[in-house]
Amino acid sequence: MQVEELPIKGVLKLTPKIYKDNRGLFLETWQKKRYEEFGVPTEFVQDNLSISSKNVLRGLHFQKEHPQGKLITLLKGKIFDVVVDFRKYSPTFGQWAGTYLSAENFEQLWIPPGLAHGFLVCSDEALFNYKCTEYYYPQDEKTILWNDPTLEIEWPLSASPILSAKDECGTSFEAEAK
Ligand SMILES: Cc1cn([C@H]2C[C@H](O)[C@@H](COP(=O)(O)OP(=O)(O)O[C@H]3O[C@H](C)C(=O)[C@H](O)[C@H]3O)O2)c(=O)[nH]c1=O
Repeated sequence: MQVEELPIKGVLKLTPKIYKDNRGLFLETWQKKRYEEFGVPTEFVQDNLSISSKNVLRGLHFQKEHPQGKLITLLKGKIFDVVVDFRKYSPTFGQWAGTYLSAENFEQLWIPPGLAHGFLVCSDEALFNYKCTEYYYPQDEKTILWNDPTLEIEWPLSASPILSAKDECGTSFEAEAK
């Protein structure tokens, strides 16, 4: 398995080992001991599945009082994934980082608790599973505007993004970072 840390502390891009033969392929998408050795905790309480079409942009979301760590695994297509560091004492507080994740090699991203998360779909469709370290608390969820002028996230847009009503009217980074 290949592992690289993104410029935001603790965010890991992982490429699992894929076993191919004349029948198809097999891979382990999570294994407690191995992932723990790379700094991915073992306590997951919820699995999510997200399917979106091209140009859909979801986020940036995070839970403030019940922060969720997320282990994303791309199962179909390609996304540009973005995280923003809201951890007050992190050396990368207030910074963003982005990376492409492709299902070609079932690429994964580990996002520690305390970061806002969003993604833009670059393929016709993207499908991914993600494991969460905390339950969903809708009343605790914050939405940061995807085009916040302070963050200046460089989304690889090829058209206007398709957004939910909630994501159309997110709050500013500065307002949420107080
Ligand atoms: C996240 C979530 C949503 N829902 C329900 C609530 C809504 O009725 C429906 C769609 O929710 P939402 O529009 O918030 O879904 P996304 O825009 O994909 O939100 C996610 O997108 C960003 C990128 C994330 O990283 C978070 O996991 C999450 O915030 O699913 C649930 O029942 N459980 C859940 O854990």
